[in-house]
Amino acid sequence: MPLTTTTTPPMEEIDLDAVRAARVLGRGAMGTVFLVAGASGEPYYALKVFDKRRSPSTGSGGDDAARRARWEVSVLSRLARHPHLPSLLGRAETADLLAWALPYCPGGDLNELRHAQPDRVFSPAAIRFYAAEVVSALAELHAAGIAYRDLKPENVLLQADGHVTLTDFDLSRHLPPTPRSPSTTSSSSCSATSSPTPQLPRRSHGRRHQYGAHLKRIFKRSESAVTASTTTTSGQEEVDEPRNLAWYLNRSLDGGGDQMKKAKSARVSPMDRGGGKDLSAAAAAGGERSFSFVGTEEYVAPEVVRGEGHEFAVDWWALGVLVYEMSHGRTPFRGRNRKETFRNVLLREPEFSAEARRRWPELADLVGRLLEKDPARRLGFAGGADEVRAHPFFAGVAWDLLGEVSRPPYIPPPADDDVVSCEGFSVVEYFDKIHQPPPSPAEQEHSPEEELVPEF
Ligand SMILES: Nc1ncnc2c1ncn2[C@@H]1O[C@H](COP(=O)(O)OP(=O)(O)OP(=O)(O)O)[C@@H](O)[C@H]1O
Repeated sequence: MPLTTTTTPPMEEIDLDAVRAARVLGRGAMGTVFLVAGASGEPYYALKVFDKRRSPSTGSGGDDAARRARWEVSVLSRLARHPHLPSLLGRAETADLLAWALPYCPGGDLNELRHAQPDRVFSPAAIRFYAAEVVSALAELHAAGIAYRDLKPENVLLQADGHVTLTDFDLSRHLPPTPRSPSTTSSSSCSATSSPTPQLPRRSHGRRHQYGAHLKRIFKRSESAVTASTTTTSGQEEVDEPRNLAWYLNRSLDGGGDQMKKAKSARVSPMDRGGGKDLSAAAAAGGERSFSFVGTEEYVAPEVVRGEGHEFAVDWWALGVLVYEMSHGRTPFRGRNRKETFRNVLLREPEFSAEARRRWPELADLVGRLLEKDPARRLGFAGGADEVRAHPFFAGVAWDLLGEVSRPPYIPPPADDDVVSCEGFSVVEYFDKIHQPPPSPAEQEHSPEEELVPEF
């Protein structure tokens, strides 16, 4: 089912002054995500907040980040209810903040879950389950003309019932349908996520919640996505721009590497914007493709590295990397540095041990067909999601019933009691404190900010 406004659940206008967060769930290049209790105490929801006052030096800030934040809200507001895509529960905007509420996913992400496995790999059955749910989500997005472009395990979150949902749509792109339009036979007949819809504090009510400060257990995500500025062939407002590999590698020699060293992992690389106007003619000539350099280093498709036009097939490439990483405990093209990673993406074939080929022939075949360097020959290019679903690795998957599987491989434990009982802190004050001038040395000893801003 395509994304339509008719099936979108009613979206609430949130009273941001009334919101009290229990804790920070995570931070990304674009925003800080808070855990917030619904107006009636339960259930929780996740509130992603973009700080308009951030300076360009604090991340991929500035106008482009603001545009990406708005784009994410706009994509989310058009998503139909789907078991593996988030529903936009509400939004709020003040002079300083843009915030939007999403269902809370208490199980962390697939990257954390993989690291908790013996040998840091999933069983083939678990891989099939998670990959099938991701295929189902991508099918829905592609059917609506949305290329996701940021598939990686960190963006696959686990809902309370163990089913997955994609997050982080700021790098997604609307692409016009192609003659071989992606499948519309998505799994939208599955029941919607089992999480009840939380009641949000509405703007007019202004009721404050009684939650005390509980500011531990923070994930530091020092990663941000590779992105540059504007060019599109689809006519939508854009935030990124074509790059070629030579340009990109030069940048990394000039200091992009410093930022990389600070990052927790080399899988994502921050990149600032500007330039690239020389490629807009190519973009204009490209018809239905996007020419942006966008994605996550170890997950970017060869056509993106080459600066060629790309489209939905980049998501099928990323699915191949994801399945490989879930089964091998590492991504297939990672090099010692960005340059080597990109060279591997362009030239190297994924390696499978003899044992892996013997034990999981269908998995190896699926990965090989998804990691086809030529996008036109890649699984999913010609036949869309249906072609991917039909691969023997997914034999036996009941696609229309996926969201109803009652025993996913992992069910997150119930919410902590300490979170449930805490009074919380004001999200608005949290950001106000960040922008206060630094305290004098005397004040610093007892800074109220220390009470409010959690440690990393
Ligand atoms: N619905 C959710 N439930 C629970 N945790 C969440 C939810 N959404 C986001 N998070 C947490 O917050 C972190 C940051 O969220 P997200 O990736 O959406 O932010 P971002 O700024 O767009 O990141 P990126 O740097 O990848 O662009 C996630 O890694 C995850 O840990």
